[in-house]
Amino acid sequence: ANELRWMNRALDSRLSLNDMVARRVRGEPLQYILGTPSLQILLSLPAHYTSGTQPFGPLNLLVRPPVLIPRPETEHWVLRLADSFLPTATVPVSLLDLGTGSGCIPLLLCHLWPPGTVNAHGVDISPHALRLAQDNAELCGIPSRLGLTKNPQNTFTTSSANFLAKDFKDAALSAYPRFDIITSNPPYIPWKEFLELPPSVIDFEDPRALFGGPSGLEFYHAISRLISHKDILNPGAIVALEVGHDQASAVQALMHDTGCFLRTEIWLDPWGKQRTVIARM
Ligand SMILES: C[S@@+](CC[C@H](N)C(=O)[O-])C[C@H]1O[C@@H](n2cnc3c(N)ncnc32)[C@H](O)[C@@H]1O
Repeated sequence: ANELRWMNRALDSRLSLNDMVARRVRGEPLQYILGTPSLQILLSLPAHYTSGTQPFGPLNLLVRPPVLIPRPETEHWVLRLADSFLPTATVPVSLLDLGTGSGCIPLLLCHLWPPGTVNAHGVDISPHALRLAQDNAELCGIPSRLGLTKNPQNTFTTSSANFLAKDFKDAALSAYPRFDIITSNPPYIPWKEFLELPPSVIDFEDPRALFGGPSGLEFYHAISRLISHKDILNPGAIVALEVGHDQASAVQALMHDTGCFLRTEIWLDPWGKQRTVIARM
């Protein structure tokens, strides 16, 4: 009986291997294909990890369609942010990540900074993203729940990452407490660049994770409204925003015009492109 079961598995895997090659040829990202349930059974992985994975700093995060696969450009600036800002046990930080997707940004910061020094909230409009972010928090051993914690600091002895279903362009964000750090890799592709996207992106990743309106800047306008009208930053706060290859000056000007920051700077990605706008109070 065991041998029969093994042969069935081998046959299944051959069929699914053909299927997987066909999917890759159609452009599906490898990370999504490697999450195929039959392959996961073959590799004897726990059932609820029917996901591929993507390295992000020292973490290996789960990825599932249609949630955006974390990119190396994002990993690069989050590692730099982790190095340039160190919370301490006496000064823990509250962090808000807008458009959190897989949860990669808050989870990497919770992992890298000392235990108990971060209370993070990740916001996303996509239920698929929120479920994945919670699974990733569990995988990384970071306490997590859905919803906003009333007292964002000192709730846990370890850092925590909570995830919220919200439209961050919505005015209801005024219900938030104040934050020390706001991070975001928002949708920033302008509509006109639709045709330039490879099939692996446009056919498989959530369009809501990609497009930022006609100019690509819609979400940065929403973030600057949030910052200037809703009073959600603590004194000394930092805002870190990933931007498209030609958007850094426009986003820097938007942050400057909020009147909230003493200085702004632009960080380059590993390929020398202006990739992140940093604004400091
Ligand atoms: C470019 S992805 C970034 C995901 C993740 N932070 C990363 O770096 O891999 C943008 C995310 O914003 C979310 N999003 C889009 N519109 C939103 C909205 N109005 N409110 C909240 N989240 C939104 C998408 O679902 C997507 O997960």
